[in-house]
Formats: sequence, C-alpha cells, structure tokens
Amino acid sequence: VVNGEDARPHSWPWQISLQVKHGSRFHHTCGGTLVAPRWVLTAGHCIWPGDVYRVVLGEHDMSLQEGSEQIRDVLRIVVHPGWDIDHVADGNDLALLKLDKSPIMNDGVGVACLPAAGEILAHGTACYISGWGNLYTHGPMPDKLQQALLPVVEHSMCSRSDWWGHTVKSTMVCAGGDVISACNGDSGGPLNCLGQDGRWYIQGVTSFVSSAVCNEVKKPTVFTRTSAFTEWLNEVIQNY
Ligand SMILES: CC(C)[C@H](NC(=O)C(F)(F)F)C(=O)N[C@@H](C)C(=O)Nc1ccc(C(F)(F)F)cc1
Repeated sequence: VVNGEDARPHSWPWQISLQVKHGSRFHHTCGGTLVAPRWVLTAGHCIWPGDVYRVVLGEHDMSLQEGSEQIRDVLRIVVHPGWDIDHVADGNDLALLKLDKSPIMNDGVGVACLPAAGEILAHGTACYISGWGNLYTHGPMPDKLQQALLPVVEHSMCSRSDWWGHTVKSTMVCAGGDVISACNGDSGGPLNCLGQDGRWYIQGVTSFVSSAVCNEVKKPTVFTRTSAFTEWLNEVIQNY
C-alpha cells in the first residue's frame, strides 16, 4: 500500500498472507481474505501452476513471532475459469483456496462478509484497502500490515478515456485515484467496506494498478467486484 499507515494489530482479522515456497522457505506473495472457515479468497493472478502455497492467519508484523499466527496448508485451489493472465483486462481475477483445516477463530482470526449479488457502491463510499504490498513502486515490503482509506470511484468516472478507459469492466470496482494505492504484494487482498449493519464487507479483491507507477493519478486501484461473482463463490464454497 502506497501512502497508507500501520493497521492496528488484528483489526482486519480476515486478512491473510498467501506464501509461496521457494526452495525450503516460504515468502509472502499475495494477500487474501478468509471468507469461510476453510476458504480463502485471493486473486487468480497470484496462483502459478506447480507452486506450493501456505496461508498465514493472525499475522501482523512479518518480522516477529507474535503468538497470534496460525499457519494452514492449502488443500485445493480453484481459479475462476474465466481468468487468463494474458487478458488481465477481461477480469475474473479470482481464486478460492481450501485450507487443510479451519483456523481457530479468535480476536486475531475471523471471517469477513461477502456482499449481496449485484451490490454496487455509490461514488465516494469510504472503504479501506489492507495489505503487506510494497510501500511504493519498486519499494520495500513493510513488516507491519498497512491500511489506507480509499474512496470508491464509480464506473462512469473510472472508465473515462484519461482514467482506465475500456480496460475497466463492470465486473470490477475502482477505488482511490490519487496518491494512495495498492502496490505489488497487495494483490488478492480485500477492499473492506463498512455495511449499514456495522459489519465489514469484502467488496473487492485487489487486482491491478498502473503498470507505470502504483499510485498513478487518475489510475485508481482496480479490484475484482465480489458482488459480480456471488453465484460462483457460493457454488465453490458449498460444493468443493
Ligand atoms: C496485475 C498484477 C501483475 C499487479 N497487481 C498489483 O500490483 C495489485 F496489487 F494492484 F494487485 C499489477 O497491477 N502490476 C502492474 C505492474 C501491472 O502489470 N499492471 C497492469 C495494469 C493493467 C493491465 C491491463 F491493461 F492489461 F489490464 C495489465 C497490467
């Protein structure tokens, strides 16, 4: 996250670190969200065939063993059938990971809510992005989980020719557009938006930013709009 701040520890208890095995060590590669006791939602572009992953829950400071961390293996990976790394602009940038067993739910680990099918957020709705992605383009990863307030940018503005134009689809949601943005390593993480009922809803899964600089003005962070995939999400979580 570029121009964010340290999150209060465990204030986003559904935020996970997706870690990939290189040699004998695992390292953070993407964010993700616990959306059911045994299911993590992340981005399709985080998954590379043949790689071995694990999920760390209850994480805050990556440089410390804080005692709240819970590690789970990934039993199964279901990438959205419409995802194609060579066609990022087509969207469908989603993957569901089934954990070997449910984590212990406590103050540091919990599930987030998914929105109702078709829910569209009004322009300017205040949401938060969270993640351990780079602090700036080609910059370092933070130790502590970062967060930032990112206002939703309605599709009509986000698809203006000097904004994202036709690259952004209606199955995506834009947020930001000024100097605050996601950056590499935030991929797959949540766009956290407070609902009328006082619960946090995951309205987006971090998908892409400008290929020039992470926080390019008029290139808001683009998220996969979860309310456009309700049927697929429910089908996988209930049947796989
Ligand atoms: C998509 C991921 C590789 C990567 N995502 C992120 O960094 C994320 F955190 F925002 F999710 C990204 O946006 N990287 C930049 C460097 C990039 O490649 N952006 C990009 C933007 C638009 C398109 C297009 F136009 F094809 F959709 C393709 C790539």
